[in-house]
Amino acid sequence: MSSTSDPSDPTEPFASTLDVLARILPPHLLNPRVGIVCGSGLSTLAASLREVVEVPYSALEGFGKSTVAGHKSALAFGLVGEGAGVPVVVQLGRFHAYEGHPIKAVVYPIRLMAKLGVQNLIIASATGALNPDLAVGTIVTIHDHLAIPNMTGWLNPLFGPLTSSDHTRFLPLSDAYSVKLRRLAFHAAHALGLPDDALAEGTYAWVSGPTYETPAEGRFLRAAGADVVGMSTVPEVVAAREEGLEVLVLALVTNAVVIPERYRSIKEEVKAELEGRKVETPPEPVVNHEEVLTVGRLKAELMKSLVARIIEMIPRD
Ligand SMILES: O=P(O)(O)O[C@@H]1C[C@H](O)[C@@H](CO)O1
Ligand code: HPA
Repeated sequence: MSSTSDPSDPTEPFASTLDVLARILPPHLLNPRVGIVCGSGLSTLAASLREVVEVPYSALEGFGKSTVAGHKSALAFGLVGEGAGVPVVVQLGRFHAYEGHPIKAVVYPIRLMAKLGVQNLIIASATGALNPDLAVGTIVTIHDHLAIPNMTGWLNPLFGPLTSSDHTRFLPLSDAYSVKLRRLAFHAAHALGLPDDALAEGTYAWVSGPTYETPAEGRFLRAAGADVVGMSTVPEVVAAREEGLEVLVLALVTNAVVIPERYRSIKEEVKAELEGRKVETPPEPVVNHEEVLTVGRLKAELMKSLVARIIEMIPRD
């Protein structure tokens, strides 16, 4: 339905969305404890759910349409684990500001999850590696972020009037990434017998996209301390923290950001050509979304097992 929802607007359709869900879902799925956001190529994270009910975004007011390949326009509700299981809600396709969604619509599903009772949020994202030690396929547990658009006064989902008396005007983010959930991620990796280098730690740089980084931008972000770069995640983290959720971000490295040590010199090449010398110019790698989706698919099973194991390890109150 609407992709222009604005939670600061008193007519914001949370009540209507919750009402639709209450009519569709069986009671034991209506109050999920864990929320999951699926990044590019990672919507198979919902494949381990039992008793799944999928609700298309078109049935939910306040939801836009995911327009990016590898994202599905639906929420999935279901259970993780044996026995009674843990009720969870999965956002099978996320919204990005670069698709034209207003930033408040990007985070609408997160706020809805909080209203449904979600306490822990696991965000899975596709990212490019800036840190040369991070191989493609590594899963990086994020411990900090650089919100480049926010630093220049743009795209902060908290701009505007406070939407609840529970919210604070100046939200601290030094503790944005839950130590409890990051610890569980490493315990889960150990329990699954993953090799040490399967799971790493690092800082996520958020850029608006949809252009991939130039070499100079990649170099800049790396020099600023970022390990991976992506076009999502941070607005969701910010809104989730405002809603009081514990947040874990699992950033899958789908490609290496191209940061050449030196630029190819066309001046030198032409000079050599004119002097009759032969020059070898190796092709320069260029990232594309297909590559991102392929790595997402290759690692989907691993991500799914890891997320399921983490959820099973979250203490129940
Ligand atoms: O949705 P995520 O953040 O996982 O997707 C990444 C960022 C862009 O949307 C896209 C670029 O390939 O993949
Ligand atoms: O290289 C990248 N840059 C930005 N976002 C991304 N998402 C996947 N790979 C990348």
